[in-house]
Amino acid sequence: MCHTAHAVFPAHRLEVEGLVAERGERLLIRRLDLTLESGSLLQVAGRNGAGKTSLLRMLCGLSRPLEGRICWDGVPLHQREDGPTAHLAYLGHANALKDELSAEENLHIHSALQGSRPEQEAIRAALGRMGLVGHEDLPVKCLSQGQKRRVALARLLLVRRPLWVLDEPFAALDVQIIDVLRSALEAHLAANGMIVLTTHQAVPITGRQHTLTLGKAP
Ligand SMILES: Nc1ncnc2c1ncn2[C@@H]1O[C@H](COP(=O)(O)OP(=O)(O)OP(=O)(O)O)[C@@H](O)[C@H]1O
Repeated sequence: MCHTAHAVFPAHRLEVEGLVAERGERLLIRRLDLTLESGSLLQVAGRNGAGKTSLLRMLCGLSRPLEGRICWDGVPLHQREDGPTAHLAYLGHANALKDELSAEENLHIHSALQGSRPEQEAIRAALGRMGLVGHEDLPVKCLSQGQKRRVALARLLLVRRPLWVLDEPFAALDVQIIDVLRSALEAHLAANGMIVLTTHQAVPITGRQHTLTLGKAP
């Protein structure tokens, strides 16, 4: 991890109040209320099509609920002075990498877009942590699916944000990197960070955890 053990986030709060969501005229979420505190992980579970990705996109301010609101530290996302996403790092289904650029160049650009300017050494360390030593300079299009996912995950280690929102972060990873990711998640929780993630497999992570299952019969 690039974060030092003593660099702890201040207390924050993520709140969802009376959220109703529909996609393509189908009611996906009837009414959702939840609060997540610092140092906690929320696992969003549910069958395919239950609305997990849709909820994550709303938590990131990328789409809006039909009704209800999502607040960070008591302020609705779209009313926040620093913008709806300044407090979070989002890893979607897609890796959002530029294929023609190298892993290192991708991380430079992504960090710059997030207002951070890590040293080359820090970028190489993050790629090394993800098992990509020797792959730093290759165009991303030459990497395997799992290696691309690792580059995307390395972004989490470089941009210091209290909330991580991760869609299927364990997909396409081999056992060794699942372990690395698991310890990165644990370190983030230990640093008083907050995590919301979807996963179809149970992942044993030490720390405060809650599960929300979408699409259950009413
Ligand atoms: N842009 C869209 N327009 C219409 N319907 C959509 C759109 N995006 C998603 N949906 C529908 O919304 C529902 C929920 O999709 P979502 O991707 O949130 O599910 P999910 O729980 O993440 O599924 P999975 O486990 O398969 O990733 C699905 O029925 C999907 O077809």
